[in-house]
Order: sequence, then C-alpha cells, then structure tokens
Amino acid sequence: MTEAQEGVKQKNPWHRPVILLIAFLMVIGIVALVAIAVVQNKQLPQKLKYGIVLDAGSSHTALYIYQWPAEKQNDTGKVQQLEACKVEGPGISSYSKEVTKAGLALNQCLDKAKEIIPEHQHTETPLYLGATAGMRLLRLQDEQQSQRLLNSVEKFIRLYPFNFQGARIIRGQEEGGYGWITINYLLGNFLKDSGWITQLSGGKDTETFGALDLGGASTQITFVPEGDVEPEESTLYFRLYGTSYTVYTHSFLCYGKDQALKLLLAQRKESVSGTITSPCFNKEYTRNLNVTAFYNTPCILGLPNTTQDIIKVIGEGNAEECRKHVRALFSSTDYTLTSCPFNCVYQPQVQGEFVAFSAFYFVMNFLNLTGKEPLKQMKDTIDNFCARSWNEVKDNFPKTRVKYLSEYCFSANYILILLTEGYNFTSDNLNKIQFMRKIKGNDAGWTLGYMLNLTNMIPAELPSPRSLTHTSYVTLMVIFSLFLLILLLLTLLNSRGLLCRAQKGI
Ligand SMILES: Nc1ncnc2c1ncn2[C@@H]1O[C@H](COP(=O)(O)OP(=O)(O)O)[C@@H](O)[C@H]1O
Ligand SMILES: [Ca+2]
Repeated sequence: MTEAQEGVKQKNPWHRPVILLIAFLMVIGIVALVAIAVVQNKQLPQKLKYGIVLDAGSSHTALYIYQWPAEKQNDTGKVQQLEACKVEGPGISSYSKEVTKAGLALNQCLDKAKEIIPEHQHTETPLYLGATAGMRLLRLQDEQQSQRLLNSVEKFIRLYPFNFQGARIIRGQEEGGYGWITINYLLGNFLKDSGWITQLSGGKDTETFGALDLGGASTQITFVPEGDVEPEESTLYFRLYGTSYTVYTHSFLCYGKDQALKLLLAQRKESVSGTITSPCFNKEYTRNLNVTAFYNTPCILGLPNTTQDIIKVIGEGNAEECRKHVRALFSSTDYTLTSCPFNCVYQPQVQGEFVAFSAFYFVMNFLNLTGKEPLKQMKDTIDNFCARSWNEVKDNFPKTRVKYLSEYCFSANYILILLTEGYNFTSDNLNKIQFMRKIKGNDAGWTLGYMLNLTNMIPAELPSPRSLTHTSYVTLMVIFSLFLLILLLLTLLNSRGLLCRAQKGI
C-alpha cells in the first residue's frame, strides 16, 4: 500500500461502508422501480363480460347492454353501457288486451343484443327484465292479467340464448334505490380513489348525490338525509365498498307526469258542449280525449262525470293558472289512489347535491333549463313558453314529437311544483339539482344499479388493491427516481472527493 492510499484510508475511515450503503440503497431503488413498473403494467387478460337489462317503463321499453372487464368487476366505475335500444311501440302494460304482442315487440332489440354480444358468450350473459309503475298500476287493476302479460313476455325472451333471470315488477323503493346506486357508481362517489396512497391515508368517503327520477306513472326521490330516517318502509340500508349508507327513498305512484296529467284533467269540469279548458296547454291547442281510454287508470277513482265518449281539451296557455291546478293535485283526495300524497308522506329535509334524470331531464332540456338557472328565471322561461300559441310552437319545433311538445307546458309546471312544493326544494337549494340524461356515456336510471346488485358486482367491503392508480404510480416512480438520482450524486461526489484527495496526496 502506498503512503497516499494509507493516508486516504486513515483520513476517511468511513468511506468504504458509505459506498457499500449507497450501492445497497441503489440496488433497492432499482428493484423497487422495476417492481412498480411490473405490477402496474402487468398484462391483464382482456376478457369482457356482458349483462342485459330491459327497462319495461310505463311509456316504453328500453334494452341496455352493459360491458365490463371480467377481472375488474368489483372495482367502481368499470361497468359501461355499450348499447341502449329503444323498443318500438308503447310500454308493456299497454298490451294487457293482447299479451303476446308485448313480447314480440322486443325482438328487434333482442336481435341487436345477439349481434353485439359475441356468440360464445350468449349463454353466460345474464338478462333481467324489470317493469315499473305502468305494470304496478295494471297489477292493481287486474293482478291475473298483469301476471299473464309477464308470463307471455318471459316465454318470448326464453327463445333467446341469454341467461334469462326472469321478468318481475320492481318495487318503488327498489326503483329509487337502484337509481341512486347508478348515479353514485357512475360519478365515482362510493370510492374516490382506490389506490394505495388514498387507502393508506384512511380512504376518504365522498358525499353521495341524491337521485330524482320522473317517469310517466311514478316519480322517485332518494337521498342520504342529515338526520335519522323513518319510517322503515322508506329506509334503505346499503353497505358498499366498506361504507354503510342509510338512504331515504319514496316512490309516488300516479305522480309520474303522464298519470299526473290525467289527474289534472279529471279535476276539470266539462262544459255542456263536452269541452274542458286547461291553462296547462298552449293557446289554440286542442286534443280529443277518448274518455274510457284516457281515464282508464286506477289513479283516478271512477270516470269523470261525463255524458260524452269524447271530451275536447282546449288550451289556454297560462302558466300561473296551470301551477294552481297542479298544486291542487298535491292536496286533492278526490281522485287520487294515494290520498294526500305529498303533505302526508314523511320526507326528511333535502340535503346535498342531486341528479334529476328521465323526464326531469327531457323537459328541462327542451326549455334550456339544465344550467342551474335561478327559480325566477325558470318561472319566466316556463311562463313565456306556455304563453306562446300552439301553432307558433309547432312551427318552431317541427321535429319534436307532438305528444311531448304539446305537454311541455304542463310538464314544466308540474316539475316546478313537484320540486318546490312536493319535495320542498327552495330557491336557495334548487341549484343543487343537476338535470342529466347521461353520466359518462351511461343513461342515468335504475337499470345499471339493478344489474350491479343482482350480479353482486358491488362488494360490501373494500376490495384489496391489486394495482396502483395512475396518480399513485406516477408519484411512486418520481419518488424512487429522485431517490436514485440523489444516491448517484452522492456516489459521484464521494468518488470525486476521494480522487481529489488522492491527487492532492492527502
Ligand atoms: N323526449 C322526451 N320529452 C319529454 N318526455 C319524454 C321524452 N322521452 C321520454 N319522455 C317521458 O319520460 C317518461 C318516461 O317514463 P317511463 O320510464 O316510461 O315510466 P315509469 O318510469 O313511470 O314506468 C314518460 O312520461 C315519457 O313520456
Ligand atoms: Ca322509468
């Protein structure tokens, strides 16, 4: 050993252990980097699974096809709507006199599902049919007939190769609850971040959004209230991804917008000439109602007192007056199946954000009122629309279906009163409602929640993390790269120090 080397060793007795430590840490750093990259980018088998839900609504039926990666079925937000097929014709409850036609009408959409889903997966693809308020009403009118209708539809669907799980009438609470699950699943509210970092730091639970669904024959409100929920029949308990939720829900049968319109018109006294006037239709609008067909609903107790088969409805186009008529619906006990619907039904104070979908969206979207406009602006827009003459409206919107167009004045006023006097939103919290048709490409509605629940795709407990979120991945990569860089610099500095000292002969 030279003198200089001897000197270096004596002046830096720690240099060898330091270099060894640095080398050891570098090896660990490299191993960690490689491990993270391998875990993150490991090739997942790309098998896709499918599920089909038929939404047999009161006004129409729609078929939804959902798709998800087989290995990630318990993660949140992995199920995506692949297709929505609108069945031609009215809802299945309209086929009560010709039950076989109800199933036949589904064939176009079922054929489409056969085309879209790979053939070898047809038999493993679950298919559910859930019927809502239209069928609830038919069951009230004639239970056997409603069962015959469902049996006939089932028989038809069984001709298809899918794994059919049966057709049933879902309860109002389920319709509300599954709608709530759908929107919160799609918004990612059940689990903000399932990555390691978030979970290690306690995994923050996000607030859920309330769900408002307006159909043709019923309407649902579902949300997590601030205080306790009572009574039991309005309470849903969910345990999802490790969090417990106590949810309030209520479904008002007969208070969907089509049935509500029947209730509204049934309140009007017909004149001797067989006409009724209504402020809820545009001026110059006329419609002939076939009394037996129009009032054939258990929502109205008995037919209106009329001598005519046909009643002519004449529009007056007065929104302010229309709202008075709608208000009367909410307190009337004369005609309604559910007497005293809104004032007597317990509802905790609405709180938090809401998503309003289905007819809530269609109507408000038509009037350009989906931008959280203040109550006053909503009223003004509705008032102006109702005041326009029917001929002008028709000319302005030639492509809109006349049935919808003619009822937008009524529907908008109905929505306004339902929200503010039925559900008790105020001018202060009305802007907490987002009117949405779709969330991330998926229709907002009860069907997705229904399928997620029936296929056990929402676990009660948090699934153990298998890979990192992109954010966690990038963060870890940056930390380890910096760590390696620092070690490298230290090594360089250390060796330069040694070299200098060696050169100086210290
Ligand atoms: N483009 C539209 N404009 C206005 N209303 C619409 C539009 N599309 C659908 N609707 C209405 O949305 C409602 C959907 O209700 P539906 O789901 O069939 O009934 P329910 O949920 O009560 O069984 C119906 O009142 C239907 O008329
Ligand atoms: Ca519906």
